[in-house]
Amino acid sequence: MSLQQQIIKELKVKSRIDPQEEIRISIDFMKEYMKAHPFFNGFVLGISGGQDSTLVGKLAQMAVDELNEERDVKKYKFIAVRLPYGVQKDASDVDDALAFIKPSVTYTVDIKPAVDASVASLEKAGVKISDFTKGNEKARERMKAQYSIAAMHNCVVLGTDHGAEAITGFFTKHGDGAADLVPIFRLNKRQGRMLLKELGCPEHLYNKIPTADLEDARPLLPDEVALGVSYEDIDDYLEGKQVSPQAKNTIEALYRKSMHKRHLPAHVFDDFWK
Ligand SMILES: NC(=O)c1ccc[n+]([C@@H]2O[C@H](COP(=O)([O-])OP(=O)(O)OC[C@H]3O[C@@H](n4cnc5c(N)ncnc54)[C@H](O)[C@@H]3O)[C@@H](O)[C@H]2O)c1
Ligand SMILES: Nc1ncnc2c1ncn2[C@@H]1O[C@H](COP(=O)(O)O)[C@@H](O)[C@H]1O
Ligand SMILES: O=P(O)(O)OP(=O)(O)O
Ligand SMILES: [Mg+2]
Repeated sequence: MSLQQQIIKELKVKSRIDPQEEIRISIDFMKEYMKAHPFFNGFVLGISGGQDSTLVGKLAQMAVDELNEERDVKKYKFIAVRLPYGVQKDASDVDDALAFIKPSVTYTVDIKPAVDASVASLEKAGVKISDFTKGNEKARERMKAQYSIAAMHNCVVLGTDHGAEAITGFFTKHGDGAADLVPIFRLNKRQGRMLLKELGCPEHLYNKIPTADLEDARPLLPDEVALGVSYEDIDDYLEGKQVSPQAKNTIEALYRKSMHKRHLPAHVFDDFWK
């Protein structure tokens, strides 16, 4: 089996999807999880104004609406969280995403004071961190806030990891990579777009240039610039198509380098890293 075939099998990406079917799979997964854990009241997710959190947020809201209606209760909620670092350049996209999702509850937590305090404490200890590493601190601070909100509402934290991020390891370890449920794991980037289109999402949100927006010096830096490969190539690769030798090398190098992010911490019985 080629490495491409092994990766597709591991990440469970289909070469073709029926968007309606995939919408139902994700919603039913979240509903079943709630039914199996009656202690929980719903879901928490940071809404960035990007494609992935718009999709997962919409699916989560649909799941809690269906649960409340089917059980004739008002127990279940989806909590959307705005998590700007000070002022967010694309804040109007967050407004639009929230208008589309219509979350049960919305919070805004400015992560700037906490991130800046952490950077200052490290500096006081003699550790000066780079803008890139500070970016990863932002992602971890966002996840910390989401877990605190989830704990106070008896909710679980959703993640937006999907095939195109999982294969490249394009997420911060224990930051946006840390979550309880990942409802769109198995889809690639273009399949996520197809679901949003099917759900009637405003076009400018599902066609938005993907960005982690983590660096102070390079706001809204496109993921594709940071990665050195396009999502079109990553998606084609994940659908089993042939891509250029250069794209293939970049994707497979990113996959190998990020192996540790797709596993629990290594112990003496593990050999995935060898
Ligand atoms: N502007 C941006 O777009 C921007 C800015 C910052 C980060 N990012 C992205 O966020 C992601 C996170 O960055 P990152 O991966 O450098 O940081 P990370 O913190 O997610 O992962 C790096 C850490 O993982 C651990 N690690 C690394 N290799 C390991 C191995 N082989 N075995 C066990 N542990 C290992 C180490 O603790 C290391 O510090 C990346 O995809 C990055 O490109 C994007
Ligand atoms: N500014 C943000 N506000 C709320 N939530 C955010 C923000 N930036 C990122 N997030 C969350 O993190 C994931 C991953 O983002 P990437 O763009 O893929 O790095 C995103 O889906 C939000 O849930
Ligand atoms: O995770 P999001 O919502 O920020 O989407 P994208 O990765 O496209 O920026
Ligand atoms: Mg983003």
